[in-house]
Amino acid sequence: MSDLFAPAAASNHHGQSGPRIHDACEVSHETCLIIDNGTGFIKAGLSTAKMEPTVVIPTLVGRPKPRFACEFEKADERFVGDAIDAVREKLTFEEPIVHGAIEDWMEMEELWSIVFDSLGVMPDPSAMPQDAQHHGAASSSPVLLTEPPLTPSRSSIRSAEIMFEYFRAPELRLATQGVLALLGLGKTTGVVVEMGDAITQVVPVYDGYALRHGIRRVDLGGQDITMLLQRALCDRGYPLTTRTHQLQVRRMKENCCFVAQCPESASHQSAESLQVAHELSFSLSNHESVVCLDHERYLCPEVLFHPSLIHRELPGLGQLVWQAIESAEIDTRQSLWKNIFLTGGSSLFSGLQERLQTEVAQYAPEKSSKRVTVHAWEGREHAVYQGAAQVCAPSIKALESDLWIKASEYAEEGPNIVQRKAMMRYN
Ligand SMILES: Nc1ncnc2c1ncn2[C@@H]1O[C@H](COP(=O)(O)OP(=O)(O)OP(=O)(O)O)[C@@H](O)[C@H]1O
Repeated sequence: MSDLFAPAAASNHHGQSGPRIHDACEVSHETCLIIDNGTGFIKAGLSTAKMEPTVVIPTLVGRPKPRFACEFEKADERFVGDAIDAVREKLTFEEPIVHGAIEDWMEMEELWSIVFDSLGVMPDPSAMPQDAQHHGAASSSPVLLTEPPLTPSRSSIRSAEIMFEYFRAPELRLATQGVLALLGLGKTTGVVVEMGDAITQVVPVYDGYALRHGIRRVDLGGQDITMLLQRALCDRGYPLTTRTHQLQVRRMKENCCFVAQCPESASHQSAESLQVAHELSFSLSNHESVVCLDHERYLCPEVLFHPSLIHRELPGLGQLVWQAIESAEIDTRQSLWKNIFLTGGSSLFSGLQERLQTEVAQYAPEKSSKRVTVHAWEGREHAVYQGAAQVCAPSIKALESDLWIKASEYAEEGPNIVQRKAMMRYN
């Protein structure tokens, strides 16, 4: 996934180095700010702009390593987005989201501040409290935040607290990523297989409602494949040990790895035949080495189907989908078998669609196995964002106004309202 920031870094009023305001767009009261919080990347934008996020930043905050602090203007300077690239080796990093769960709220607030600033979501002077200078950028736009399914309510409450009390959002909607992804594809019934950087979510949805008891969420995603590839290449003698190398290995994975239809027969192919067939190599940053990939190209993504390869006791992808469908009411299953949708960045591996279809068909009862259809539509990596943009459309927003929390309701009821609205999200 490309980082969409303009290369120039600017220092904003929070003292972070980051992107300049990007795609400046007039913010009207019809406009909602969408923030899709991913473990690897935050995808954000304004609902009235494109159907794709206009801001994509790694969910990372960099700070100077103590031994390099004197080289920076401020020892506590923070770096996000593309601003990281030039000084990556001199920084230490915090990852505020771990396996889909926000763990460092201060850093998360920093990243959200950057998103607000980057999208030019500016204070509405009439809504500004007297002591506004003690708060972050006040938002005159409703905010939609995405969450993975099965997010603990204490986390949703904390997000709401920050959005209302720090960013002064006039309205907030917390929405489940898997359900949004299906809406983003223009469907209301199906099984979403949302494959991200650190988690894989399988969410069965019927008539727009997530079937809560069928949801599966496992801590396995693109970063596991990147790490496995990095380790495999190190074992072959390539010194790919730093964070910069990790980034390069991630790109190698995105460009070279694929899902084999039959890993057993692929393993009988010679390394040379794989290399020759695909002839893929990447220069390292020092421009001295070339990395040639061969069997790693399909062996690393194989962990999606066999997590035991990295010593994880988790069901494989085919089994997860089967479990999710089998837990649905019997008369809804037929619609689900034929409507399995791949979404998320890690669903982009070539061969994944066909292999998943074969695996799920093997698990399905005989009479359903022929119906099993896995769809992998163009633009699926942004399906969650696209679904979020749809629910922010004024007509849908008005129709689903019950699911939005107004600032006045939050002020009156406090955190209880967050829990109450969360119950309404799954029928
Ligand atoms: N072409 C590609 N082929 C394979 N993987 C890819 C490709 N493009 C991006 N990815 C991977 O997708 C992942 C990021 O996807 P995404 O933005 O959906 O995850 P996230 O929302 O940050 O994470 P999560 O949903 O796990 O919290 C990264 O691991 C990235 O390497």
